[in-house]
Amino acid sequence: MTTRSIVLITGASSGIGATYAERFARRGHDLVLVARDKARLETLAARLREEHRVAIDILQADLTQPKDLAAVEMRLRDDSRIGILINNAGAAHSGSFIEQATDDVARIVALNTTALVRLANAIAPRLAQAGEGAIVNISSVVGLAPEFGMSVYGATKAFALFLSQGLSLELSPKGVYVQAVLPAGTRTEIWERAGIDVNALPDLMEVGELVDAALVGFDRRELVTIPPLHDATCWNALDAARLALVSNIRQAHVADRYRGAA
Ligand SMILES: NC(=O)C1=CN([C@@H]2O[C@H](COP(=O)(O)OP(=O)(O)OC[C@H]3O[C@@H](n4cnc5c(N)ncnc54)[C@H](OP(=O)(O)O)[C@@H]3O)[C@@H](O)[C@H]2O)C=CC1
Ligand SMILES: CC(=O)[C@H](N)C(=O)O
Repeated sequence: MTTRSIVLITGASSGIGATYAERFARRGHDLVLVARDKARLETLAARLREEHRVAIDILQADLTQPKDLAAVEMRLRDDSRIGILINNAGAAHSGSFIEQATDDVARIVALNTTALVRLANAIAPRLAQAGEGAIVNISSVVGLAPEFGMSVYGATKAFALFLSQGLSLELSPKGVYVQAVLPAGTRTEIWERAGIDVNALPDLMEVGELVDAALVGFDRRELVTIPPLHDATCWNALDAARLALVSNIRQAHVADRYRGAA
């Protein structure tokens, strides 16, 4: 199913999502493209149909709106031809936590986490039942490091990474592949949308280079793909340190350093 199944891509109207759409169309996959900007989706779809002779459906949806999100969930649940979900739609915002308005914080969390997990939850049972398929969650290196200074955005991206790791443990024995992709700064509209001057940022990766690398990881069935990480042993060391910490947790009693007078 995954070789030529339909690919549903969220946030497909620009940037990383639009590039995934182009790459999967080039591979001969039919597509379902999701975003708010219907005109942009239609323009992209027309070009990809013409260039690659694939069938493309458009779902206009604001994934922070429960009704729109439910429609995409229903499509993922009911359309057994969809075998790959690219959970890509996301947004960032500028400023420190105390400068960010509560509603803006909630909107970023709703889009980057709630929509992501609801869509994964909508498709996962069907893929597990079929014994094949893939869920790709677009995280970020910002999710590895609070030091980048984007606490809420980074937390949502840490969520995407953790969720992918957990789902991989649950779903890979059932034949479902789960991938977390962690880009670093990539030249897309996300910066401008977040009120950050892209021209002030040095050394951004071009979006085609990013997505092509993510697809190398996808084809290798890698769980965590970090295209801008040059020494892969750094990730392996981090993961090994995490597992060593977990093996040192003794649930029944506190550690000696917490024993003392109450
Ligand atoms: N560019 C970068 O440096 C990095 C990006 N990422 C992640 O990559 C993903 C894609 O971002 P990128 O391509 O860079 O940015 P873009 O801003 O170019 O793309 C974001 C996409 O998400 C869609 N989107 C935004 N808000 C909503 C919404 N409420 N409902 C539905 N769709 C929405 C946009 O479409 P529309 O406006 O039409 O709805 C657009 O298609 C994000 O998850 C981002 O966090 C991760 C690391 C680095
Ligand atoms: C806005 C950002 O910080 C960027 N998208 C990233 O995740 O690196």
